[in-house]
Amino acid sequence: MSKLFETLEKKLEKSTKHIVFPESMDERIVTAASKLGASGILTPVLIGDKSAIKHRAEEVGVDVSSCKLINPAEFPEFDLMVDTFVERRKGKVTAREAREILRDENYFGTMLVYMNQADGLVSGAAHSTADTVRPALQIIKTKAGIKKTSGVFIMVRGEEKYVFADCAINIAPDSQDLAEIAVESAETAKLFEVAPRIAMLSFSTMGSAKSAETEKVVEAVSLAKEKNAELLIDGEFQFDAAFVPSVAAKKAPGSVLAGDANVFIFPSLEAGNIGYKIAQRLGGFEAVGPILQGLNQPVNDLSRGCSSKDVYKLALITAAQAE
Ligand SMILES: CC(C)(COP(=O)(O)OP(=O)(O)OC[C@H]1O[C@@H](n2cnc3c(N)ncnc32)[C@H](O)[C@@H]1OP(=O)(O)O)[C@@H](O)C(=O)NCCC(=O)NCCS
Ligand SMILES: CC(=O)OP(=O)(O)O
Repeated sequence: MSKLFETLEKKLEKSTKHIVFPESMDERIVTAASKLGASGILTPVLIGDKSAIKHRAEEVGVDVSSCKLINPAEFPEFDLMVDTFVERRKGKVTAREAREILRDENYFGTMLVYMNQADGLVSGAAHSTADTVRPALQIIKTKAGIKKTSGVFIMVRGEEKYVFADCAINIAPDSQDLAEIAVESAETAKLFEVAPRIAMLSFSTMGSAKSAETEKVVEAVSLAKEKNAELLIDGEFQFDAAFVPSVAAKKAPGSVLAGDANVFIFPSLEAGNIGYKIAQRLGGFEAVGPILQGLNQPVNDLSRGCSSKDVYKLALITAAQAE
């Protein structure tokens, strides 16, 4: 395990966070939950029929006795949960619809967090991102002053750490969205002890091409600076100009951070999602996330291609966000 996650484990040693895992039948989830529970770093809350969860754990060969198990069908506060959900959705669902919706484990788990019966949630090993995050967007919602949540990956290889965003949520961000993603990603980077040097990525460097797509990124740089004058941010950059000093010297001489960026903001979800998977699968980086930023309480997604180690690490991050 890299130093980053050892540090997080240490930080959480005295914490008592409860993290919900709605996908209790998934081998990677029960394996990670068993390890987390046994370590005492946090209490995993597994959702589903209790004997089915224990049976699944036996099949996988792990012990879930240190996890909390909650069966929605026997949940004593289900009526209160229905009323709370109807109130939160403000006229968008009836009580009858709410009862149906809350049978979904992601909605149920997200409501446990909203009702402060847990501190955060990790899901998405067996669900698409849309099905994982929609309950959070509808129930947890974004913090005051934040328009949109976005999904960050912390990319780790040995002691190298980079932040990539948005790789998960906003399909076609406009310049305002990109500026907000940059500002939020700088804050998220600090959670991982990365002093943010933000590159706004494009297929063009400092005007080498001109199009609506490149103009969007240039405008996002100005808007981000307006939001936070302290930010170390520049662009538009191609990835090589943002990352490789010799290329930066040719393409972006005089830029404050070209060739030395560590937070990379992609111009679209296509670029971000494809980019992180290439770094992960060809570049040998661990990709932990997507970590959702800007929400009122921590809810994080997994890739369906995740390993149990990824689940373990994302749970540590979720608990740290809840601190
Ligand atoms: C995130 C996503 C599921 C939202 O889509 P959706 O559910 O159709 O969104 P809607 O426009 O119907 O909005 C649903 C609710 O979420 C909110 N919402 C939507 N996008 C949001 C965002 N980025 N941030 C915060 N809230 C958001 C809406 O305001 C709405 O809230 P309300 O019901 O209280 O009014 C969609 O943008 C998506 O599929 N993104 C790509 C996910 C993906 O596949 N990523 C690649 C793999 S990681
Ligand atoms: C983050 C991501 O790409 O998720 P998935 O691989 O499940 O689509």
